[in-house]
Amino acid sequence: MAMPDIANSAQAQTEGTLDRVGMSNIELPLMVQTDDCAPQQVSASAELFVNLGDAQAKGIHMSRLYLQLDQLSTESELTLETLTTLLEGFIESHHELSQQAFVKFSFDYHLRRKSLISEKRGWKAYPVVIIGQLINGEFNFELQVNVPYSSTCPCSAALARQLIQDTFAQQYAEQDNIEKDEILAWLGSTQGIVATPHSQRSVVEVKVKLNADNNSFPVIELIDLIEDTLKTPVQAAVKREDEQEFARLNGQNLMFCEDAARQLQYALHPQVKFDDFWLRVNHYESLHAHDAVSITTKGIAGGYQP
Ligand SMILES: Nc1nc2c(ncn2[C@@H]2O[C@H](COP(=O)(O)OP(=O)(O)OP(=O)(O)O)[C@@H](O)[C@H]2O)c(=O)[nH]1
Repeated sequence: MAMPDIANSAQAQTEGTLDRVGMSNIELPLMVQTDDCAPQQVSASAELFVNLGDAQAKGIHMSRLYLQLDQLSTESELTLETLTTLLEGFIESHHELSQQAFVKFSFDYHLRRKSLISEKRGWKAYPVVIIGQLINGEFNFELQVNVPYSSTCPCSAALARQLIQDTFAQQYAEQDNIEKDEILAWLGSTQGIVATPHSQRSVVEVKVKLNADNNSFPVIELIDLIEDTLKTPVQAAVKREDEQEFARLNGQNLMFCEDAARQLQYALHPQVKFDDFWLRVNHYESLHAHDAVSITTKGIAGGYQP
């Protein structure tokens, strides 16, 4: 006996078109190929949608979307090319119902990162989101990465320096001529750093719109650009020489959340591969129980700009 096929045969009780219909929270292993690197296996979460453009149709065909994703996961790898094919497949398999397709993959991308000085290496996991859309024949690809780093407060550094100066002045109030060796020893004592500026783990969330100049997802390229700009990315494998270099880099790159956002804005603007960008800098303050946040975009009309 033929099975009932509600999606095909039934009519909608209440008619109307819908912007997005599909599935969310699909957990799956995926080989992802980015930059010019070998594919890497990730544990991804996917969202798949098409629009329902037929006001009378009961529903879309969920299984057709799911099975095309499953084929990508088991027989292929995620690249710009296969994502393009997937989006085309969603429209083809819903040709009488849909003109728009949307796919979102979220996963952690693991990278081996080199220590600052010691040449050791360790893993870092970067949250990545890849979004593909096909809207009335036009493709749109977006890449998001979250990059953690350390930020040291410039105001706190200046206040700490003043306390160090005050302590030095009090210590040597009675002495006009101080020996260089004595100053050097004082600088190396706990009094020489009587106050320390606060610093905090911080995370920048960056979204970029990819244009046709990209022939792969520039995940590592974008992460490197962000880390090279901020100069204080969090470290994986750390020996003492690495920790000392990290302390130096923090001291030489003091930043408010505004400084971090402006530096990244400056670095992202000339990147011709990105038609638009949006970024949100989060400084998870150690001075406050709340966060310091700054947000900016490339400023494209009709783009990410609020
Ligand atoms: N459209 C829709 N389907 C749902 C929903 N929840 C579960 N499903 C199920 O998704 C299953 C797959 O739907 P289809 O893709 O139409 O399956 P099918 O008719 O076997 O596949 P085709 O022959 O390719 O149309 C059905 O059993 C639906 O009941 C929902 O909210 N909307």
